Amino acid sequence: MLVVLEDVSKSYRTAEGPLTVLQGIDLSLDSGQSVALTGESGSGKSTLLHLVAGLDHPDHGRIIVDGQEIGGLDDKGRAALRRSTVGMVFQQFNLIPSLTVAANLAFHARLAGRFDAAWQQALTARLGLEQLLARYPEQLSGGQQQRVAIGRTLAARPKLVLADEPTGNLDEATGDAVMALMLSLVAETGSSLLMVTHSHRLAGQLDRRIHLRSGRIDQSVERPA
Ligand SMILES: Nc1ncnc2c1ncn2[C@@H]1O[C@H](COP(=O)(O)OP(=O)(O)OP(=O)(O)O)[C@@H](O)[C@H]1O
Repeated sequence: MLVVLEDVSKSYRTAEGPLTVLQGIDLSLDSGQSVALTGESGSGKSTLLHLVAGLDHPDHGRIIVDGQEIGGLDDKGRAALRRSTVGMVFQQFNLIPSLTVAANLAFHARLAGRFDAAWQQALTARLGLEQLLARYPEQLSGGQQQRVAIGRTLAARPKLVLADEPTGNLDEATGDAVMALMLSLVAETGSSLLMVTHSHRLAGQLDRRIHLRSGRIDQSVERPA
């Protein structure tokens, strides 16, 4: 198993008192498997993704990513695990404004020590970015920026891709095209994918769909073979 969550709970301190967001979550993700995380607004989807990324700590339970228990790692260890194993794609594209498209695409792969010119070139072509390599992020449309963000993540060949509403900022036609590309590239890379989405249609394209309700897994459905 690439990712295992055992009895994970998380609450936040708020002005109105503690708010329990996740309760007793058990979840596992195989290598190469894709899982959609659905649930209404506030059901804890982004919180769960942040915990798996090691960007926040659970109050209770264990999270194991690629054989390493995140709770046993210090900040440096979690950053190293993210760099080596995890790629993230968010609704806000989070590109580096001062770098060209080409440099943005190479950024994570270089950080991870896995820059591969041939793979980057293949990704650039598949994502239709060849004519845009010398531009800066502000000179791109939203769909183009998201394609760069996806390319940047996959250039590093992460074992695990975490995606939070990756096409939520795009119109439906652009979002669908970008998502189709992302799913086929994730499959080619052999990465596992854990993706938050509000779209049942997108969720249906992944291997499994997990629905959160009131901080618990309410439904877990495998896609029919
Ligand atoms: N840092 C925080 N401090 C306090 N409360 C928080 C914090 N982060 C999130 N929450 C609360 O936790 C709950 C779950 O938030 P989360 O972002 O995980 O939900 P979500 O399912 O991703 O929602 P959405 O679909 O709207 O993005 C919400 O009620 C939110 O207000």
